[in-house]
This record gives sequence, C-alpha cells and structure tokens, in this order.
Amino acid sequence: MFDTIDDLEPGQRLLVRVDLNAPVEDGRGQDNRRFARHADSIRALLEDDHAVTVMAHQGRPGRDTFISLESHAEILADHLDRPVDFVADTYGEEALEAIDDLETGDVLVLENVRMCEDELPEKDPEEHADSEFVRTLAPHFDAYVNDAYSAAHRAHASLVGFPLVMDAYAGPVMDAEYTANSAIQDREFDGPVTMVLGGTKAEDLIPVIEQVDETVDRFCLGGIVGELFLRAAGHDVGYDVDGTEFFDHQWDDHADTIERILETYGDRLTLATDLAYEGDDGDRAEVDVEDLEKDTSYLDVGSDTADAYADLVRDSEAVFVKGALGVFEDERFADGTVEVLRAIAETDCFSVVGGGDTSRAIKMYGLDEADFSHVSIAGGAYVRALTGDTLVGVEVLEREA
Ligand SMILES: Nc1ncnc2c1ncn2[C@@H]1O[C@H](COP(=O)(O)OP(=O)(O)OP(=O)(O)O)[C@@H](O)[C@H]1O
Ligand SMILES: O=C(O)[C@H](O)COP(=O)(O)O
Repeated sequence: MFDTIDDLEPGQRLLVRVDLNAPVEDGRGQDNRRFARHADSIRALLEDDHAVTVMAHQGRPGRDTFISLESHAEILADHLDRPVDFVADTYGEEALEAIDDLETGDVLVLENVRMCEDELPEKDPEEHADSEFVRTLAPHFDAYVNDAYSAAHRAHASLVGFPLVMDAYAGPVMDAEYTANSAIQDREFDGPVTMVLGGTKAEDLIPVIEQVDETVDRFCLGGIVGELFLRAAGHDVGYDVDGTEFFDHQWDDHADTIERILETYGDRLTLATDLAYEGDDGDRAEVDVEDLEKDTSYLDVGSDTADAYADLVRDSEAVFVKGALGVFEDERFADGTVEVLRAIAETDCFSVVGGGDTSRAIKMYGLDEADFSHVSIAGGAYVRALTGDTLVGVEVLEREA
C-alpha cells in the first residue's frame, strides 16, 4: 500500500498532481465532478497548513480540447471559495518564481503539463525521473502528492517520474478510488456479484468480461455493447443506421471475440429481451428482441429488461456499473439506466458506478450519490482496475512507500 496525506507533517511545500481533464466549450474548461473532488483534497491539505502547487493536464496535443488551465484555475477557486493563482508556465523561470513565492495556505495552478515536451512519451519511471522537467521542478518542493487516480494508467512524467525523486503520497481521491475500484479483486463478497455493462465502448468492456470471470456471477448487458452481443446471438440489431458509427467497425474488429465470449460465458451473460426506440409519434416505443428490425435505431433496453436487471441488482451483494444502458441524456430513453441505478440506491449492496458519462445520470435523475458505495470519476483507469490490471501511477507510489 502507499503512504497517504495523513502521513505528511503539516506545513510542507507540496507539488500536487490532480486530474482536471474536462469537457471544453468556447475554449474554456467546463466544471465537472473532478473539480469538486480535487477541491476537497486541496481543502484538506490547506487545513494542514501546506502550500499547494497544482499540476494537471487538459486534452491531448492536436485536439480542440488541448487548452490552457487558466479557466480551470478559476473553476477551482470557485469550489475552494478562495483565490487560486495561475501561471502560464510549468517549470521555466516564471513558474519557479511563482512557486518559490508561495506561502502557507496559498494555491497555485501550473500550466497544462502536456504542454511540456518531457511529459507525454510513455516511458519507464526511471527515465521520466531523469528528465529536465522532473529534475528542475522537484527541488522546489518538500513532497509530491498524486491525487490523479483517473490518469494513473498513463506512464507520463508528472505521474511516475516525481515519486522516484521525492517523498510521495497518495491524495484522498487516489486513495478512495483505488480502494473502491480494486474491491472486486480484494473483497470477498458472500452473495452474488453483478456487473452492469453498457455504453458505447465494446472494445474496453470485452476484456473486462474475460478477466473477472472468477469473481463476477452475472453480467447485465445494455447500450451499444449489449446490442453487439444481441447481434452475435442472432438478432437483427447492432448495425449502423442513419450514419451512426457505433457498430460496424466494432463488429468488424471484435465479432469473433464477442461470439466466443457468448459461447463461453453464455450462462452468466444476461441480454436484453426487449428494446426501446423512437416511435412514429416521437414517443418511446418498445419491441421484443425477436421482432427487431435492422434499420431501426434502438436507444434503450425495454421495460421487461429493466425490471429483470433491477431484480438481479436487488438480489446482489455487490454491483459494479460501467456504461449506460441507453441514451439517458434523453428522458425518453433513460428508463433502463435509471431503473438499475435506483435499484442499487435502494438496496444496501456494495456498489461502484464508473464512467464519466454514466455517473452523470445519478445527479441528472435526482438520485443521491450517498446511496452508492462509490461513484468513480475515472473512465479508462476504472475499467483497468475492474480487469485487475495494475495502474502504473499507483504501482510507483506503492513501490516508493
Ligand atoms: N443504444 C445506444 N445508442 C447510442 N448511445 C448509447 C446507447 N446506449 C448508451 N449510449 C450512450 O453511452 C454513453 C455512456 O457510455 P460511454 O461508453 O461513453 O462512457 P462512460 O461509461 O460514461 O465512460 P467513459 O468515462 O469511459 O467515457 C451515454 O452517453 C449514452 O448516451
Ligand atoms: O480523462 C481521462 O480519462 C484522464 O484524464 C486521462 O486522459 P487521457 O485519456 O487523455 O490520457
């Protein structure tokens, strides 16, 4: 296990890696659950009289979302209800001066760390630790805190380089996410364990089904992923319609694996028995899977399926959710996702809900986050944790502890 911020002496100068990677609109970062969670961590550090320098990334070079963190610093200031400084530099003179000027209780956000050449190549921690970026910045701090669980699957300098040359600690978000998301490997559950898999990314979820086969008793499938499995089971669904680009390429790449999984784990996979679509009058309509039509867009699981999945959830000791069962952003097609989430909230099973989009459904439909054991702010890192893969950023913290 790693050291946490409870192991830190008060009053230190800290370099704190968080994950504020956010949707971008009109060139500005948009508030999301990540800001609130990391603001809680920073508040806890300020209460212990630390001076906090925040390091984070936004987007990837070449994409529209690759922007400065200036707007992120403003959002963070709103959450913290105190001034947060921003410097448009990461380890040059300007940044070092701003860092050295920090006093107890101050918060400074450095520029998007992916704007540094040394950050991005996936490399060994040892190589990153020897980069100019890490060697220049590290001596200006007493310790390093990694709170960026949702980026911990990336072997980037800001995540794996610093722990080798500094005292390193896990932040509260890192600690909570790691404990909850690894529960599937570490915890012994007495009763049935159910995994609800949906959303759009079949290629991410296929390895999950294969690798947690020892621990999970049943999988409830929906969303695009569920439709691809229905196609493999011989139903007329899972084809791109009206220019969508969800199905055909995933089918071309993964049909053999999906068919094999269906054959191997068939008795544990629950597929939809009915689906919902937009009827001629614009309302939600439903159809039995035996009567599906290839050229219809199906946008949710049907009510019989939602009821059956909710019953399975109520009978579970633990439930892990990744991906939505339908297009819940449209109220007409939210029933499957919301009925399952409501069933989880009403029972006292151990529950983790993950995926950036999927977890938004909780707030959108008036459910209380406190009724879930854990709501993850991670996407890719959550999936990896479910499959039992180690996260390199966590591994380095553990090794150096
Ligand atoms: N039948 C469907 N047709 C089209 N979109 C669907 C369908 N079912 C679910 N979705 C979409 O799936 C999305 C959620 O799944 P997605 O795989 O994008 O991510 P996620 O689980 O939120 O996580 P991540 O953080 O990895 O992106 C929702 O926005 C929902 O609209
Ligand atoms: O948003 C995320 O999932 C993390 O911040 C990682 O971002 P990345 O996929 O661009 O590395």
